[in-house]
Amino acid sequence: MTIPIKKIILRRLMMQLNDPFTTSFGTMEDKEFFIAEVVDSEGNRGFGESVAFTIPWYSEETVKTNLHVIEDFLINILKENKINHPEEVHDLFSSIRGNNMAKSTLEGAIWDLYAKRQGVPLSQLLGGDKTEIDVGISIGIQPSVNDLLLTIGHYVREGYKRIKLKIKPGWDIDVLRKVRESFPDTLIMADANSAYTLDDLEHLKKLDEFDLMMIEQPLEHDDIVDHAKLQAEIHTPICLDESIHSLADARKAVELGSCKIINIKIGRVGGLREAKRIHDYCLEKGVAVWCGGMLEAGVGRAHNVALTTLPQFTLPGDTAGSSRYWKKDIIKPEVFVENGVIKVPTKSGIGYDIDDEALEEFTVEKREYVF
Ligand SMILES: O=C(O)CCC(=O)c1ccccc1C(=O)O
Ligand SMILES: [Mg+2]
Repeated sequence: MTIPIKKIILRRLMMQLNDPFTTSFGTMEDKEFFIAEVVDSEGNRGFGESVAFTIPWYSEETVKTNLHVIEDFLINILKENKINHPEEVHDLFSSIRGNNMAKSTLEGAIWDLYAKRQGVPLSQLLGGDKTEIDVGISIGIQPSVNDLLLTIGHYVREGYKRIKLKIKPGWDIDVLRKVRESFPDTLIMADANSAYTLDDLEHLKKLDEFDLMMIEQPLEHDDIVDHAKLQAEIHTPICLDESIHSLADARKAVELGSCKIINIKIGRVGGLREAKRIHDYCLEKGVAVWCGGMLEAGVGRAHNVALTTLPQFTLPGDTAGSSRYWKKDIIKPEVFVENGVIKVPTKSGIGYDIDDEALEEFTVEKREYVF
């Protein structure tokens, strides 16, 4: 049966992060992003969140390019086509190149809407069966090593299952050495967000000293070839993030030996259908995956929780609790982490209710598209 879409509401939100988040690129203090709401003829509401940032440092997309692509192309495609199942949306959008985060925003809302219409949790609709998921936390670059050690200690005591540290040239080997001395048994990994090149090979070999679970995206954001050369020279497993936009990218990286682990982000790969296809491929090939994060608010976080219930998500992801990012989230209840574990919600769709008051409070712009 066709999903009877009546209206799409696109809200631009602005939310302040509790703590600034610093990567090899720079510092984020607040977050501007879109929430899409797809409403059907019976008044069911499906929600999707865009993970694009204001500045194109992580990928080419931005909040502004999202609006252009959603409003000028993707909404028209939805208006002109009948959709029976959310799995069809990815192919419908394939006439538009790239812009995966924009596509994922609408696709995610349609998945949520469809799951609600069926009365099933999104996790179940995707084929996941975990009732709890293990999560880690990603810690930004800190003002000093002492601050970092205190921050790690705090989250280790809260029970997060693994600690991810952001690194960059000048904040790497010496920092990791001190972290290892203080936390000899903690599961630790590092994320460079493309801060190095193969010219740093001898330097990167020193990472092997620290028994890291993995090094995430050490080289260029669009590279898979140099990563294969690097992986051949280091023992620490490489995990690719920025470089993987599709199942085809994942296959090429695995075949080339560019990585041993893949970070799957729903927005980066253009939605849940492609995320699931990458997952299924990695399951078949025995490549471990985990769910990455983009400092999401509650809607995006809920989608991440649902995806992580699939079986090959064997490593703790970056889906920390809402309170790590926000004073108040836009969902009720917020995503709650206890001893590094999130209980997967059992209600239909994304499984969390929208806090309409909070959604309204953080909305700075609202547009409606009537079908
Ligand atoms: O806590 C999170 O949501 C993940 C934090 C994180 O590492 C990150 C945050 C923003 C952009 C890119 C990344 C990344 O995984 O590279
Ligand atoms: Mg990363």
